[in-house]
Amino acid sequence: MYLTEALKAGADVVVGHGHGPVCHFYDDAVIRSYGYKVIRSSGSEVIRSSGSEVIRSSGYKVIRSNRKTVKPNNLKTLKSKLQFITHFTDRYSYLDSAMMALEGGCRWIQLRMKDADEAEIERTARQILPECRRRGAVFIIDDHVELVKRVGADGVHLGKNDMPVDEARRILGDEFIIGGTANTFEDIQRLAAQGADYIGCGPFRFTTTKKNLAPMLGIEGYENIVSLMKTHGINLPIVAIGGITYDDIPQVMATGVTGIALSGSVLRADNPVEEMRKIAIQLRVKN
Ligand SMILES: Cc1ncc(COP(=O)(O)OP(=O)(O)O)c(N)n1
Ligand SMILES: Cc1nc(C(=O)O)sc1CCOP(=O)(O)O
Ligand SMILES: [Mg+2]
Repeated sequence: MYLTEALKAGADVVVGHGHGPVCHFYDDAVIRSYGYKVIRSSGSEVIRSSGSEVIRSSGYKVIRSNRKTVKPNNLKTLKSKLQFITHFTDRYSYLDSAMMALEGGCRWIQLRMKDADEAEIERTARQILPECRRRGAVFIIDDHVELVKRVGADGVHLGKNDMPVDEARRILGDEFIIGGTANTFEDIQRLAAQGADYIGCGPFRFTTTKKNLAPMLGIEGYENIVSLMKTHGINLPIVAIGGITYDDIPQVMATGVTGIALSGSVLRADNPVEEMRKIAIQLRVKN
């Protein structure tokens, strides 16, 4: 945060040539995540956007871009391939489930507590949030937009019966992740137009974790959706969800989706931490 503030404050100061001071500490991707674009003056990578304004000149040029501001954590999320969704079972509490997922190397946790009241969700969120922060994991909450803001989580996941994504965006602004649920390509078009940051697309197969499931997509469903997205130039991260197990991952990922979200297959394993570790390794999740 400090360096980003320094970058903004010093935007008009010409620092001459040589190494960009900020880039000693942050990589370009992080600087971009704050709404700037980086042009290396001597390197091969040149990134420009129309309407961009050059605001700093050095070994690097950092230019203000037109894109929305995204927190570094969020940027990481949007590249992330693995989301764990909390679930209460006979053996584990919601908190336990999140802790085991973190222990197993997952770095994107969604707190989903369908039958709990908001006070209970808030209490649990406030327990999980510092554990996520400590491990550099992203923390989002299912359904509860205002709660996300109140506890300072990283974002929210919204389905068809929840607050519309564009309304949530007005409340949360650009700094929070907003994910939306899709079952069809038309859902994805709508969510893209409303400004979703990523799509949870499912169900892959039947699952008891969610009631009132939409029709199952299977491998073919994802192939069709990914293909239509390419044809229509929609470039949003797609997280496959619904009954996904370790063994499914290679073929699900081969459809071109960005990542997977899961819950039950980890919690049903004899050793959920080891199951998550196996999955994180398979997806090459970085810690
Ligand atoms: C990653 C992800 N994808 C889909 C969902 C489902 O959201 P929704 O349709 O709102 O259903 P509930 O989870 O609220 O029962 C999700 N939570 N996460
Ligand atoms: C929360 C959720 N949403 C789904 C959808 O299809 O929108 S499927 C699902 C459950 C995901 O958990 P599991 O890995 O145990 O099936
Ligand atoms: Mg919901």
